[in-house]
Amino acid sequence: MQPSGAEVHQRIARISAHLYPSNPQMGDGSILERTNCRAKGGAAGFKVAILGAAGGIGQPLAMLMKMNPLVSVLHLYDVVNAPGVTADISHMDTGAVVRGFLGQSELEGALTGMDLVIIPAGIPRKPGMTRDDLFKINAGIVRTLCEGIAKCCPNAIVNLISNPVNSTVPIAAEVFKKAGTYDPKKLLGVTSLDVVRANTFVAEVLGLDPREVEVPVVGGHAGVTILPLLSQVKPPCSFTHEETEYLTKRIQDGGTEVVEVKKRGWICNSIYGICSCKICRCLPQGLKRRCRCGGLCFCSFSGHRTPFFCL
Ligand SMILES: NC(=O)c1ccc[n+]([C@@H]2O[C@H](COP(=O)([O-])OP(=O)(O)OC[C@H]3O[C@@H](n4cnc5c(N)ncnc54)[C@H](O)[C@@H]3O)[C@@H](O)[C@H]2O)c1
Ligand SMILES: O=C(O)C[C@H](O)C(=O)O
Repeated sequence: MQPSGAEVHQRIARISAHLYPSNPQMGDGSILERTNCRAKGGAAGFKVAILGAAGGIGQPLAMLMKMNPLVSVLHLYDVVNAPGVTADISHMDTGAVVRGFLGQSELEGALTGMDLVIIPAGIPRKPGMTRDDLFKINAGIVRTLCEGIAKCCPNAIVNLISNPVNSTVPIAAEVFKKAGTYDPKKLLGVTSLDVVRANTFVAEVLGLDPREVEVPVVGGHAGVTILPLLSQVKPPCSFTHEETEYLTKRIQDGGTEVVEVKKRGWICNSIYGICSCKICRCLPQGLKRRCRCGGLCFCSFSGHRTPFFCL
């Protein structure tokens, strides 16, 4: 039986409210009406929030979470571009219901009821920087986000990706201790990349498929704190002194290798170009493009939000 016009409108409102709970009118009612689609939701599964979902890590992570059959609800939060990323990811034909949240005023909505919060929010390294150089800006970002978690979903598992992970995890721990919600079993720094790299580089040396190799890596996520246990590799094997030196250094410096090759510039966070900060006056290196954002960027180096020049 065909749904009545009123039923269709109710469905459209429900879908828009799912996608954009703080701003339901963002949903494209006309398209939904024409295609007569039905809202999903309510399935059992994990409720997951990604904070920093519009970034270089956040976007592919959002896609992976949307593909995960264990996830029933996926909240995508960022201070920029969250609606666009949400619309894009929500078109994937998998079960999780996707909702977008933009800016600090929508943080509580993004966090309430979540089982797992994954945090890749913050600035990434530029060539020549160490992860510690990110501390000043990312520590503040992580602290604010964790205060939100302590308030809105104190029992959630928290995965911290934002660097320097060796420091952002202790910051999160202190925030949770202060709020009385700290559970060491539920706060994790994400260092799987070190394991992935170790498996790949060791497999290259051994001439094996990386999927057959398991290298335990312990410690932290920066330089010498990344400790690959090359004596414990599976399948059992041995390395020459030179191989051990090469592998240890390559695994420990894997992130720097990528940062140097990617050569990320001083990115205008409103997508199109590169801006300079009106407060600190820092200028982008290797400026090539004009920013078309109309002057509403924030400086991804200093973290200053307003006002900014777009060159
Ligand atoms: N642990 C790891 O293995 C690992 C791997 C890669 C990157 N990282 C770290 O992850 C972080 C993100 O890297 P990226 O390449 O995605 O950077 P990016 O600049 O592409 O994305 C970061 C995102 O965070 C958002 N953001 C900034 N402030 C925010 C706030 N207060 N609340 C919510 N979102 C905010 C930005 O708008 C942006 O969309 C960096 O610190 C990077 O060093 C860690
Ligand atoms: O190295 C970085 O700055 C990003 C990340 O921690 C990585 O290891 O790739």
